[in-house]
Amino acid sequence: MTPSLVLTGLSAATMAAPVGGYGLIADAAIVLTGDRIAWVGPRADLPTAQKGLERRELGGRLVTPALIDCHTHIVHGGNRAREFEMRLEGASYEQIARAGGGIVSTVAATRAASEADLLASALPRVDALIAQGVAVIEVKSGYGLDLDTELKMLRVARALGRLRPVRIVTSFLGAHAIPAGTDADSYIDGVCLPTLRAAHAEGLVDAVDGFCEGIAFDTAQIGRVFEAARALGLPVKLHAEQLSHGGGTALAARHGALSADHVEYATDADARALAKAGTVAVLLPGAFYTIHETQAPPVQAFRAHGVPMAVATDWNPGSSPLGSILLAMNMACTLFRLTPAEALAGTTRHAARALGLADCGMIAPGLRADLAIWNVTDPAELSCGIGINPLYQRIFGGVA
Ligand SMILES: O=C(O)CC[C@@H]1NC(=O)NC1=O
Ligand SMILES: [Fe+3]
Repeated sequence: MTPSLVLTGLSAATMAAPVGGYGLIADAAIVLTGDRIAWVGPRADLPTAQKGLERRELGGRLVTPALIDCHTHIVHGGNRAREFEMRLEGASYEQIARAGGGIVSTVAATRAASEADLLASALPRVDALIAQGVAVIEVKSGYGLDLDTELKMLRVARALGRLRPVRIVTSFLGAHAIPAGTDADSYIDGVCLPTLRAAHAEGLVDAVDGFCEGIAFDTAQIGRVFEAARALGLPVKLHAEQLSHGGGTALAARHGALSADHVEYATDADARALAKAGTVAVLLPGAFYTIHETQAPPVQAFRAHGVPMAVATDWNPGSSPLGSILLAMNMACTLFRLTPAEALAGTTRHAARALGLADCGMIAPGLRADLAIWNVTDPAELSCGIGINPLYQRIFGGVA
């Protein structure tokens, strides 16, 4: 008989609410059976059959779904602290990129690192997110830009999920930057697509991503990557409209992408297209903040057209060295004017949707027993704090 556990003395932000709400149940109880949620509701309504099971009294604490960081680059070599200084000396993100800095400088460090080095440097990043109540982390490739290193990155990503109590979802991001010595079209056709096929054959790819931007790839080139993903039966997502409007968001919608990410320069028409396609807008306030961007994503248009908004760290060594999902929530509220309820939906229900996961992101019967128990009573405290981590305990797959 699978062991069961009854949690009582809590308020539950189930996130199984209509748009904009917490789905809050005051004085609630939650029944876990194995790695699944069996029941959630007011403690007074707890089914009598559950009353004899092991109970855990939580002293009135808030319980949410465990958090999901749906956009990270946490596998990488080296650091970009020098660029941080350059930016403070006035160089723009694009100027740094065109001067050989940016993504391609991390590519050199990642190519030089061994698989063991990359694993050793990524594990503390996973541990930091787990300590904030995270149960699912999306990890992208994209700092190899050659077959061996892209495969190395994705193997490390898979190893993270074997070595820690966390679910890792991988995205192939071979179309992240144009390596030195080639052009975009030759790279896409000669390296990126063959590498995608090799990575997929090895079971390393859960989704396919790209960087559609003036300093990276255009819609035609990304379109070829998306067609190859479709041929392999893989979902797609896209870094789109981060620094300018280039048509990436509309392209993502046309391909039924899981998500369009950054989207600072998306338009009302793009928001309509995302809504029609059911594509999630992933907001990445850490990059907006780090590169001193001034154009915020069209949050009001996303609301008006019913586009689900997710929030993630974009944890990477350059544009968003942000290791806190909770601070990302705070930034999404403070910089993009999301409500705290939208920010929490952005790291639970909508983040799950951005990864194509249907078994998590809410507290509801049948979903995974991945929960976060907080030393707070009001869900808004999770977004209000700046650099504060009020996690009391994380339950992963029914195990504390
Ligand atoms: O700066 C980096 O290393 C990655 C930045 C990250 N990748 C991308 O396409 N946009 C970003 O912000
Ligand atoms: Fe990114």
